[in-house]
Amino acid sequence: MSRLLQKNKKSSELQVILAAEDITVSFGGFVAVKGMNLKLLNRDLHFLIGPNGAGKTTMLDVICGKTKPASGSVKLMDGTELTRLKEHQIVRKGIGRKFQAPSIFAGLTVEENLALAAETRRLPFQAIRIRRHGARGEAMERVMLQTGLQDRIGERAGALSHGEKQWLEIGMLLLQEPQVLLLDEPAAGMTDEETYQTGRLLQEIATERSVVVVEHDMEFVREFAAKVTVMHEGKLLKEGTMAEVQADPRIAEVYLGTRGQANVETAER
Ligand SMILES: Nc1ncnc2c1ncn2[C@@H]1O[C@H](COP(=O)(O)OP(=O)(O)OP(=O)(O)O)[C@@H](O)[C@H]1O
Repeated sequence: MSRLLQKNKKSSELQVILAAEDITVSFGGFVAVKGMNLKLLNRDLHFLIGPNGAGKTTMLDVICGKTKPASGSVKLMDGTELTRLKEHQIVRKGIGRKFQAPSIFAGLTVEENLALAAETRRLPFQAIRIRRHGARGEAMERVMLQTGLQDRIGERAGALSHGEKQWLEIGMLLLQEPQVLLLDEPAAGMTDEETYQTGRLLQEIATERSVVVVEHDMEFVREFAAKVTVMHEGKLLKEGTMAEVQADPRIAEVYLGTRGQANVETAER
């Protein structure tokens, strides 16, 4: 590859695809987020950490339109202001959100769940073709492999393990082809093996999309984060690599008295 091509590839990898600026969120009189800025790059695995109540989930809620900020803007690079749109319009703009509890159809098979998710992005005649002929399409095949669910396609989703249910939901989101994928503690309650597989899955997804993860498990963050943003009391405290974040004495300080403290200290050893 020529040096120019390499340079171009690098700059496209670092492209900002969403910018949240000066976000303030108030619940009644309580200000949960105060002038927060967050830039998301494409092809990035970005973790949002901070003690309980720091405002992390609220920031994801603002980006996906679940919560409207009192002030501030969330812009896509095409200029679209997301704070003016409704949640379903934001989904169509390529923002996918996964909550902690998986929202899958327990009575349907893995394949049927994925087919339903795929239908929301397809033209009606393609959806009918899937139902009539069971034609899966490349995207579905790819998601089955990515999530490791290829041998479980005939299984009822309700019979899957906790980890597999989470992967299925991630797979369903992928079929909506989001530019940005927002996840809230995706590995919570998983075994060590499932946690590791989830990290690998997120890394793979982040080779094509922007992935933002709210996370408390510092071991998980340390192993998989490309970039970390630390929030504290509704504000940005620090942003950088995990090594840069860990080297900042303020981070251990804000975690005092939370389970994060022990984890940060462990990570520093
Ligand atoms: N709908 C709401 N009404 C009132 N207060 C809220 C609401 N949602 C969040 N809060 C408050 O806003 C603050 C930030 O909450 P948020 O859930 O964003 O924090 P967090 O950093 O995600 O915390 P955690 O790690 O515990 O999930 C908290 O004090 C929370 O109690």
